[in-house]
Amino acid sequence: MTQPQVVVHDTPELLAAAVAARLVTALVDAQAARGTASLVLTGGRTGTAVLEQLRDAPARDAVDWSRVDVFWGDERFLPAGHPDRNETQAREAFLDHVPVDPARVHAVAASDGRFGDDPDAAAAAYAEVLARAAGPGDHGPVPVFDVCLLGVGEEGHTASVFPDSPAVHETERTVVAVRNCPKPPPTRVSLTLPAIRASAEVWLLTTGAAKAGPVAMALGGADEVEIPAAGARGQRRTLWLLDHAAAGRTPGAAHPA
Ligand SMILES: O=C1O[C@H](COP(=O)(O)O)[C@@H](O)[C@H](O)[C@H]1O
Repeated sequence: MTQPQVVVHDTPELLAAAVAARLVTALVDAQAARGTASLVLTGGRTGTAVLEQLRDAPARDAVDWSRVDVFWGDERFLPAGHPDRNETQAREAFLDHVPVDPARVHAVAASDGRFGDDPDAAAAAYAEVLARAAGPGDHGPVPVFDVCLLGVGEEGHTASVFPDSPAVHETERTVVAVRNCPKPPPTRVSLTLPAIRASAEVWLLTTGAAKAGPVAMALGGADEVEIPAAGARGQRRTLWLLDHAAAGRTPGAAHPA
């Protein structure tokens, strides 16, 4: 597991543009090496801002989007097309604007979908999607995602793994249903920390002073039960991509003058 590296940008806008550029390079490199690439998307304001920047970046067409497998780190368990679903937001911000292969866009089932209003069944089905996507070289029940994008909540959650919740104690399953979330909506489906840690690269994106506390705690060595974002690590790289405000309570976090 890798130690976190921190990159700080002056503003949320710069951060989103820089992450979009970084993403293009990472996906182009993966496709050059293997022919395909895999990307885990995050919900939340910063993740969506990155997708909007990516949509508007001319370099986005350097990626062959028809050969990118798209997954989600978490989903709000709501009806299909609900504006608060992470899938809806990602489609509007980005996926509807590039030639992705629909068969490679792996969304979590909606609460009015195939499994009805049963988040456990939706979670189990998503775990099967991940298992089917994993190749022999992945050595486990989830693909080695090239890049896993994650947000960070004000109380330190990442994906929908909340502090001291059943999800943060999960060691076996790769995807779980999450209930009674402190942040609405209360019911979600989330990758677990072991699934996230199968990623080659984990990029935690967050902005704003309200995130400065959990960022400082995670980077200061907090336990993942208290601050789940602290437990999100990549096999090859763990990057914390912050704006100046979110880095404000982390000793030694450099930022451009
Ligand atoms: O609810 C969620 O929130 C987090 C963080 O969102 P932000 O708006 O504070 O950046 C996000 O990581 C997660 O995917 C999402 O479901």
